[in-house]
Amino acid sequence: MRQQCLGYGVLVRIAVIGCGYLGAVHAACMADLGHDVVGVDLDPGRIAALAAGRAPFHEPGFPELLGRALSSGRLTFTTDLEEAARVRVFFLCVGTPQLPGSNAADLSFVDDAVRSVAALVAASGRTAVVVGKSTVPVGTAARLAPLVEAVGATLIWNPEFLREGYAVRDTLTPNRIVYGLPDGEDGAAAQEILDDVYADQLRRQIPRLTTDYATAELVKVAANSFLATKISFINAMAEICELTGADVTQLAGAIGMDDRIGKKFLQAGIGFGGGCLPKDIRAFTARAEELGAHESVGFLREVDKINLRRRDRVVDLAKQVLGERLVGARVAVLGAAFKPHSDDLRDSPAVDIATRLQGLGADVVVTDPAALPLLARLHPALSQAEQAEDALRDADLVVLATEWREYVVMDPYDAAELVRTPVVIDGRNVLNPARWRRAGWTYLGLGRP
Ligand SMILES: NC(=O)c1ccc[n+]([C@@H]2O[C@H](COP(=O)([O-])OP(=O)(O)OC[C@H]3O[C@@H](n4cnc5c(N)ncnc54)[C@H](O)[C@@H]3O)[C@@H](O)[C@H]2O)c1
Ligand SMILES: O=c1ccn([C@@H]2O[C@H](COP(=O)(O)OP(=O)(O)O[C@H]3O[C@H](CO)[C@@H](O)[C@H](O)[C@H]3O)[C@@H](O)[C@H]2O)c(=O)[nH]1
Repeated sequence: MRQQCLGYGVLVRIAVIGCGYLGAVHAACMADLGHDVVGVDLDPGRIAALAAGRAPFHEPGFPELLGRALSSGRLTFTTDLEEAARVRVFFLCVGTPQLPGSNAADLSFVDDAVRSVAALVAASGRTAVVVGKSTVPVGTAARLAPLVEAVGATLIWNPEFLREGYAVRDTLTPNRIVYGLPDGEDGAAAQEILDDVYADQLRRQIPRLTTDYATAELVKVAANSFLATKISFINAMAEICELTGADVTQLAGAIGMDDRIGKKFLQAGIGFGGGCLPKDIRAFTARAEELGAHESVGFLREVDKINLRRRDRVVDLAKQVLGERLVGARVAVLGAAFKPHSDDLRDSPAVDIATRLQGLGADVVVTDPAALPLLARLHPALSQAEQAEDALRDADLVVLATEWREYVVMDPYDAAELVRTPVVIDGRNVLNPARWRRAGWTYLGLGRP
């Protein structure tokens, strides 16, 4: 029985398995679109927070959306998968982190989730669609499909492209929706149900592409590989600029004016981090090597190396400017999150640089408008300051590591009065060098004079 949902489409009962970053946002957005959603996670602390309307991470717009969805009664959270026994669509949003000591993805969470959902569907005797959203190596869906089909359900792979910091907007209004489907009638029937879930987006003409499993899985990792490559390309140009006195920001602006290249993702600096690009390019490399395509992904190994070299560059610059004074020097690191509008510290270049400078004997103090609570939990050895002014006070070196707006618009004259020595490494190339120099600073950018 298809029930109308908020004036458009059809109400679908949904379970979101894994309420981390992706799952929590997806669950709240789907409830906001009018579906009945139960979010399931193994972590009782996370479920308690979400059920109480507390966002477990910093994401603009998410707390309001969560509150609205909870008070509508269409969104609930549980640690008990049994509570999802009556749902029609299971979204798998569990993590696929990098395996320790390897480049490959750890698929144990996906495998466990599929097995648990299949057991639940078998016990309920109802039909269901299982929709994988996690980022997985190509071939995963084909491997898991028989487990799902054995209980009369159908597997679709529907990769997610949201960016942290814009997660709500990207979920509600994505650039495109991709379904990796099995052949035949089961695939077609499952597609109709997923179209009901995304009725709002489809009504707004957001492109929906249907492919086979392998293509859908590859679209996701290819997109992230391309983005990472673009960043490492411009960072490689920054390395050349450093040897020649050229300015990578002007170079990026000039090449970006060519529509075929485009302006986005050409911001040179300390490179990419986060819970996605680094681990996704490594997992793709590992999978391609498994498939015998070692040479096809050779460039991705370089992309990774270039990216990590930019962090080394900041550490080297700090050594150059401070010399023997590095030991005991006070270094203010502005920003901890891997990017602004997020408190995510996964593979954060800022945290990596701060930790390495501390390891060299510097007295490092980190500030960030959103990530300090998480920083205290995950990196308790790093000193922190609530306010940028406190971090800057008596600093011998300032490293701008995350381009939060408050750091970008900081007044260099005011900042100069706080520090002991006015030296700044602009790790994101976002400050105006001439202005900072006029205010008495030694300004060091990445790839620009
Ligand atoms: N974070 C993003 O911006 C983003 C965007 C697109 C795609 N992805 C992909 O989505 C997936 C999830 O990413 P994330 O950042 O949300 O990860 P995460 O680590 O923040 O969250 C994963 C959650 O799954 C839970 N979990 C694990 N096994 C479970 C199980 N069997 N049942 C219920 N819950 C379980 C964990 O407790 C955790 O809360 C990854 O594959 C990632 O690559 C993430
Ligand atoms: O020109 C640029 C653009 C980005 N970055 C850095 O690259 C990283 C990743 O940025 P971004 O891609 O905006 O963030 P994510 O939220 O990690 O999103 C990426 O990873 C997600 C998870 O797979 C995908 O869904 C998104 O489409 C993809 O953009 C951050 O550290 C940025 O500072 C740069 O250094 N230079």
